[in-house]
Amino acid sequence: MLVFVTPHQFIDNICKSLVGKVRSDAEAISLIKGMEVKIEGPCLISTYISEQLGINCSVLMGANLASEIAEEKFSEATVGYGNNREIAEQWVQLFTTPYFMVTPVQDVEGVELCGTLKNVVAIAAGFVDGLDMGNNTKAAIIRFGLREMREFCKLLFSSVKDDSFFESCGVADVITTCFGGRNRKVAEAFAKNGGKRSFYELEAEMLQGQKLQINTFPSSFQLMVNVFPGLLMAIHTSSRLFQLIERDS
Ligand SMILES: NC(=O)c1ccc[n+]([C@@H]2O[C@H](COP(=O)([O-])OP(=O)(O)OC[C@H]3O[C@@H](n4cnc5c(N)ncnc54)[C@H](O)[C@@H]3O)[C@@H](O)[C@H]2O)c1
Ligand SMILES: O=P(O)(O)OC[C@H](O)CO
Repeated sequence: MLVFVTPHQFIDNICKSLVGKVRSDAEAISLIKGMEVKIEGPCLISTYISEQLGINCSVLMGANLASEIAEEKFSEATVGYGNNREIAEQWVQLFTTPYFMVTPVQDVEGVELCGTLKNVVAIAAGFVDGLDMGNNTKAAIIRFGLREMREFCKLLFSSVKDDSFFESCGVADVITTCFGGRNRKVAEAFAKNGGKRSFYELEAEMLQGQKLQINTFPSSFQLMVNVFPGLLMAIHTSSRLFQLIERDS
């Protein structure tokens, strides 16, 4: 059983170093909340692992700030699996503890995309905090964000289930990320600095070696604007903000 949990930026090299060294009946699980963005379109990390290593890959996502889990504060998570319920049960057994409750859901794409797309919503929540726009606006961002996450998921995979958005991987992760996550924190600082300090600079200064879980390259930003128009439009200072971000990236 192989567990992948690194920032998504490293998955390419990690997979390349494993090619030819993994048994064909090995089972993988990805805890990585990110996505490979290629010219031909977005590629799920679980798909990438499966394709590179020729093995099945499930996912584990949820409202899981690592620092809180380390302190054994209660949280829950969602295992997204494909066809094999037995494998899902094995992952549930492996990860479950008295303070970590794991629920299996037969929807790899929906569960993984929730973990990925909530990072975009967290950036918007950080802008709201940095611009002192208040809790009502932040709640609106969370609601818009969740709704647009669902639309985008279904656009990519019609198989994605509505129920997945009510699991820990969905609404719960959006909430915890928009209040306690790194992406929110750096986006808040970006807005507070009026866009004068880049995401890269703030990431290096504020995250102690962690990586932002969103790609701020122009192509990815454009993808974000294209797929989340309503979410970004909901920030009323958007035009100024967009200019700052585009200039920054
Ligand atoms: N930190 C959290 O609260 C949390 C919670 C849930 C899910 N996740 C997800 O888990 C993933 C990893 O989390 P993180 O960003 O907090 O991890 P992290 O920054 O703690 O790093 C995780 C691992 O990546 C390794 N690493 C660092 N540089 C590397 C390199 N150049 N090549 C290969 N490996 C390298 C580190 O040695 C470490 O073992 C992310 O996708 C994140 O979204 C994180
Ligand atoms: O620090 P973030 O924003 O990547 O959030 C960490 C976890 O994904 C929260 O579930």
